[in-house]
Amino acid sequence: FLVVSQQQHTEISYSPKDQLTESKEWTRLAIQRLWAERELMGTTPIHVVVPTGMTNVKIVFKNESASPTGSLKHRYSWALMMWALLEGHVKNGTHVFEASSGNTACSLGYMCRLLGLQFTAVVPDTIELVKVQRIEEQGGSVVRVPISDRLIIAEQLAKSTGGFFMNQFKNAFHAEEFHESGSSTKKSANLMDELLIQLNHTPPGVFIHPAGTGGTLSSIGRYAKKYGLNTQIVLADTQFSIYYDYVLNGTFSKQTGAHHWITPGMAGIGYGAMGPAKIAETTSLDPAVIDRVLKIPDLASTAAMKVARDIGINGGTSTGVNFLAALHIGALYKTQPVSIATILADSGKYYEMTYFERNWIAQKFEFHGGLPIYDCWIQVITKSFATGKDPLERGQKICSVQSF
Ligand SMILES: Cc1ncc(COP(=O)(O)O)c(C=O)c1O
Repeated sequence: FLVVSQQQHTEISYSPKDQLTESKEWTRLAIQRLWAERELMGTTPIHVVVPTGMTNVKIVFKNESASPTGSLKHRYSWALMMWALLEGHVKNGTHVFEASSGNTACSLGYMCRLLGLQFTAVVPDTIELVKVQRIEEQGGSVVRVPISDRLIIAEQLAKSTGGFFMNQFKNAFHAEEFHESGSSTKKSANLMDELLIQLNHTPPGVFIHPAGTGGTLSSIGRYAKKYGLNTQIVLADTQFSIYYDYVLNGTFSKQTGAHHWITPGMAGIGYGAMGPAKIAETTSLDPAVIDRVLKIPDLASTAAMKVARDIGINGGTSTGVNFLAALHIGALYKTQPVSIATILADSGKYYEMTYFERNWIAQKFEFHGGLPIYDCWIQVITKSFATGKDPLERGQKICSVQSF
């Protein structure tokens, strides 16, 4: 039986026996509580967009911003916590630590609170204030550090306090589900599994998403490969991230790409400042399940956030990348019908003061050419939506710093 109280950390109530039984009983009830949470999560909605100039193209956004903690990291944190309970890393009283750019911390803070566990997030010092507030609302503590130090400091803090470092970069690879639930009444937390049910089991022709840890895209790719779906898995990488080369050529798995990183990047996605990308160590992106890789300029993605919002898709950084990549892939299909699935990963409201704010864009993207280039991309993407022309091809020609 589960007792949910109004306290910030809800204790799990059980009858104490010997220490081992007591600990196992706590874990059993914690797992039960997570399954109750899975029920509550239900199914995030989908929004279908048919670009005016591409009537053969259906872009399906899975709206993860509608999840209880407002991002794709809700189901992801659920999976991480379930794994940590099953493996015995998290027990009654464990203080959980995580390195995050905000969304995972908020969702994991929620899961910790659900189980009555203490939670500390180690976040980049560039984090949006609103994301800090969301973590604190879940009862989590926040430690701000330079982005490249997140993993080391989270690990050190966990070690020195006897806590557990969840380490989404390393452990999403182990924790993310990629199975359907079969005849079980308990639903799989895999995003593709849920989406397929919504699409009446007709797999999309293409699935597009960027990678931060790579956990989400790998879970979708592994699912698609395992069940033989006819879905091309596309990684849409950010401009200065190493993932493109890592997937395509296996580079940067031994040497760092940190020197290629140019700020501000797209919050939460891409991989730059954290040294080499080693599978199941510093990243969970599995190149084996990716079919195609794209590079999307950061200022173009920022412009795409605005164009997407103007047509009713109010998403954050990765939604901008996804929208632009979807228009690019859509244009390649010319007149052939195609369904392109992607994710509205978090709400645009978290980026009001940053990626939607012209002064911020002018300042932070000065190196990239600032507002003239941003406005150029807005025009190109808007036109692409209306006419079906490839926005990447056109934008790369006319919206480069050299052309101004
Ligand atoms: C808004 C947003 N989109 C996409 C991602 C990337 O997801 P993943 O870490 O599963 O690769 C993140 C990661 O934090 C994110 O915050």
